[in-house]
Amino acid sequence: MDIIFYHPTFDAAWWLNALTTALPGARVREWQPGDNEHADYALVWHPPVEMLHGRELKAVFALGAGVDSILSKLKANPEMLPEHIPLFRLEDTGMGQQMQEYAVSQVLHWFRRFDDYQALKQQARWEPLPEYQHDEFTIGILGAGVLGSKVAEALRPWGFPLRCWSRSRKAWPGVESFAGKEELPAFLNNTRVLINLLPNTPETVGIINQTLINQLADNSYLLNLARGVHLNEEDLLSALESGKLKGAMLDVFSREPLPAESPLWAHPRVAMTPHVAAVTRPPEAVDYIAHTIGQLEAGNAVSGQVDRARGY
Ligand SMILES: NC(=O)C1=CN([C@@H]2O[C@H](COP(=O)(O)OP(=O)(O)OC[C@H]3O[C@@H](n4cnc5c(N)ncnc54)[C@H](OP(=O)(O)O)[C@@H]3O)[C@@H](O)[C@H]2O)C=CC1
Ligand SMILES: O=C(O)C(=O)CO
Repeated sequence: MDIIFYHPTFDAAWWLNALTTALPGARVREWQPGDNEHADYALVWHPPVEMLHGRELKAVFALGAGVDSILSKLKANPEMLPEHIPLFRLEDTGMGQQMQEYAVSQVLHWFRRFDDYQALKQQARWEPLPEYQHDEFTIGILGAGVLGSKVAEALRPWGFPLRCWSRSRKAWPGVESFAGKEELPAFLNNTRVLINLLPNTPETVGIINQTLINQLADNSYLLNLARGVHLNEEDLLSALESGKLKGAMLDVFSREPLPAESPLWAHPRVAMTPHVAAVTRPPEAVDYIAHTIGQLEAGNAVSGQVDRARGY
């Protein structure tokens, strides 16, 4: 079996070695421009079109959870990956725990008013504030997939009312499920903390805009862990200005790296991280890919295949 690997920043030597160990007998090579030799599987992140173009692969694995960048490249170059070649993505492989850590720590930060206390500290003010109550801190998770479900699971023990929004209905203990566009207003009504874990698709681009934010509870909070294009950054700034939103924590941005002139950098009620909410954990990713290839070779059904028509 021949496997080609391409990632713009990962340590290819480590991956080649780990994959060879996990798949004894496989010949794994780093793809280089001009390499048109046979391959059965391709492992990629932001691949050049010429790497995949014209190959009769058994499958392609995206080395991340989101496949928006590869799907948008495919839209412009459909011949890069014909429909009959399945595209897989990483399901969890350690990202679920990272999202749990991020979401729980930020929700508790807001709930315990550490943002307010930090502002008071800057004015050298010693001032105990009224406590927030759990029942006024409804948490709404946009996107109830692999990562949204992990985040809901980690928040459950803390006693906040929890709800999620997805295309299909979920039956999770302790989480109210809202499904489809028609139930979005009910999901937003009274949501105090909005956590975004949607994929980037034509239906979800720009979804967090003024209309959506206006339906949240007053003094609400936004945690964007998914993609920058989901959020209209101008509308976010207006909502912070009007007081509708009390704070935002952003991991992803419409342009990355965030340009130096962005007003988000200096905004006192915007916290941010540079797209690190959940990164690919190589050992877990190799285990998942090796297991999936083994199942495919044996003709068994596997999960993680991207539905290209759906866009995720
Ligand atoms: N910031 C970071 O570091 C990282 C960000 N991400 C981002 O997180 C995203 C989510 O990942 P993951 O949980 O694995 O993805 P999944 O595909 O498992 O879950 C996507 C969820 O979104 C729902 N959804 C999709 N489209 C719509 C729609 N139009 N209306 C309502 N719900 C919709 C799906 O509904 P249904 O269940 O009905 O299908 C599903 O519940 C990734 O696409 C990626 O962009 C991922 C990793 C790291
Ligand atoms: O896996 C993804 O989709 C990511 O955004 C990784 O940071």
